[in-house]
Amino acid sequence: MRVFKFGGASVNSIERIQHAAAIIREYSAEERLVIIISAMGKTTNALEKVAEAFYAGKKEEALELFGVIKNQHITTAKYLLVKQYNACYAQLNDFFTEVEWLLHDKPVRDYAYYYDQIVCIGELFSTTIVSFYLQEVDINNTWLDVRDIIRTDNNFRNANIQWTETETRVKQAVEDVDNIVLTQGFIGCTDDNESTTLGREGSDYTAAVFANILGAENLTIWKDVEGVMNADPKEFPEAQLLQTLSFNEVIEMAYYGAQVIHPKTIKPLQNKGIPLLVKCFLDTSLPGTVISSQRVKNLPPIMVVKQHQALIHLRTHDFSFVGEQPMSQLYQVFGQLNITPNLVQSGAISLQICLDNNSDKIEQLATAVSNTFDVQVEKDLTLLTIRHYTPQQAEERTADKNIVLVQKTKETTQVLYYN
Ligand SMILES: Nc1ncnc2c1ncn2[C@@H]1O[C@H](COP(=O)(O)OP(=O)(O)O)[C@@H](O)[C@H]1O
Ligand SMILES: N[C@@H](CC(=O)OP(=O)(O)O)C(=O)O
Repeated sequence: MRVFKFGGASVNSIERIQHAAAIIREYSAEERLVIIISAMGKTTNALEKVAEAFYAGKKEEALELFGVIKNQHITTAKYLLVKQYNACYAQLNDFFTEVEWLLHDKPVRDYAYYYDQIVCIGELFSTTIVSFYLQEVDINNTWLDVRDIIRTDNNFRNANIQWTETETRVKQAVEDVDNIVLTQGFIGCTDDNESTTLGREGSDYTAAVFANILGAENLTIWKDVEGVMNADPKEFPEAQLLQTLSFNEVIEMAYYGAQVIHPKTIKPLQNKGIPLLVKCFLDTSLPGTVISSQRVKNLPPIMVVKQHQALIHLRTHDFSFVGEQPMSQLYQVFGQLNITPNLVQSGAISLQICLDNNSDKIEQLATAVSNTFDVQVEKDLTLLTIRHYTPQQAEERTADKNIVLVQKTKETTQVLYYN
C-alpha cells in the first residue's frame, strides 16, 4: 500500500486535476493507493477572508466572498464532468449549505472555532470534484469524509490528533474499501462532531498519519518542483535538487522555515521507518527526493529564507540576571500564546527573541512579560538560515545586508537583517 498526497498546487486547475488523474491511473494499476488531497490552489487563504468577515460581523461580505469560492468550484466541476456532474453538484451543494447556514448566524464563540468550521470546507470541495472526476474517467475510488476518521481535541486551528481513536478509525475505514481511498488532508473532527484543522499546510501531516497507521510502503508527496532543493527555487533559480536526505535534515529544514514540507510530517514516518518521496508532479520521470533514516553526507549548503520577522528586545527592569525564573516564565508565556521563537539570544540582563511578525501575538507577549521586562520591538526583518555553510558563502550572501544579529553553530548559521 502507498499513500499519495497532492497539494493545492497540484489540483489548482482543470488541466492539473486531469494530470493528477493520469498519475493515479498509472500507479493504481500496480498498487493499492490511499490519496490525500488539499484544497485547490489558494482556496484556504480565500476561506480565511470569509471567516474574518463573518467574525467581524460583516455577514453580507462573508456571503459574497464565499459566493466567489463556490462559483469557482462549480465552474471547475462543470468543465471536468458530464455524466457525474449532477451527483457532484449535489454533494458540493450539501457543503455550500453547511457553510451558508453558519454564515447567517451571529458569532458567539471563539474566532478559532468559526475559522475551522469555514476553512475546512476547501478540502471537502476539492476532494469531491477530484473523486467524481476519477469516476468520470473510470478510475474507481471511494471518497471518505476524513472528519469521520481523524479524531482530534478541540484546540481549533491547531488541533492535536487523538491517536488511539484515529488509529482504529483509519484501519477500519481503509479495510472497508476495496478500491482507491480518496480523502482530505488538513482537517479533522472532535468527539462533539465539530470540524477542526491541524495547522496551515497540514495536509502533509495527515498523509504521514495515514502512512504510519497503515504501515505504508512509502508516502509520496507530489509537488510542483523537482523535489526538495537546497533553497526555494522560486527565490534562488540556481537551487539544486537534493536526491537523498535524512529525516533529521528535513525536520531541521522545516523547523527553520523551509516551506516545502510541513514540520509535523516527519515524526510519524521516522517512527515507523517509512520513506518519504517528494516527486515532481509536472514530470513524473524525474527522480525526486528520497527521505529516509539513512544519513546523507556531503550535503551542499541549504538555505532557508524567512521573511516578515520581528526582533523583541527584553531587558529586566531592575538589572537582575536573566536566570531560571524569568526564562521559565517566558517559556510558559510562549506555551500559552502558542509562540515558537525562531531564534533566541540571551545576555546577562537582556534577551533577544526573533518571531514571525504577528502584531497581535507580539502585543500579547509584551503585556504578559511587562512585570519583569522592558520590551522593545524591531520589525521588517528577514531571517536567513544556512545549514552546512562555509564561512565564505555566509559572508557572500549577507555582504550587502544591514545585519542585526548573527548566531552560529558548527552546522548552521542564522543571520537576521533588515529587508
Ligand atoms: N527547499 C525547497 N525545495 C523545493 N521547494 C521549496 C523549497 N523551499 C520552498 N519551496 C517551495 O515549496 C513549494 C511547494 O510547496 P507547497 O506550495 O506547499 O506545495 P503544495 O501546496 O502543492 O503542497 C514550491 O513551489 C517551492 O516554491
Ligand atoms: N489547504 C491547507 C492545507 C495544506 O496542506 O495545503 P497545501 O498542501 O496546498 O500546502 C492550507 O493551505 O494550509
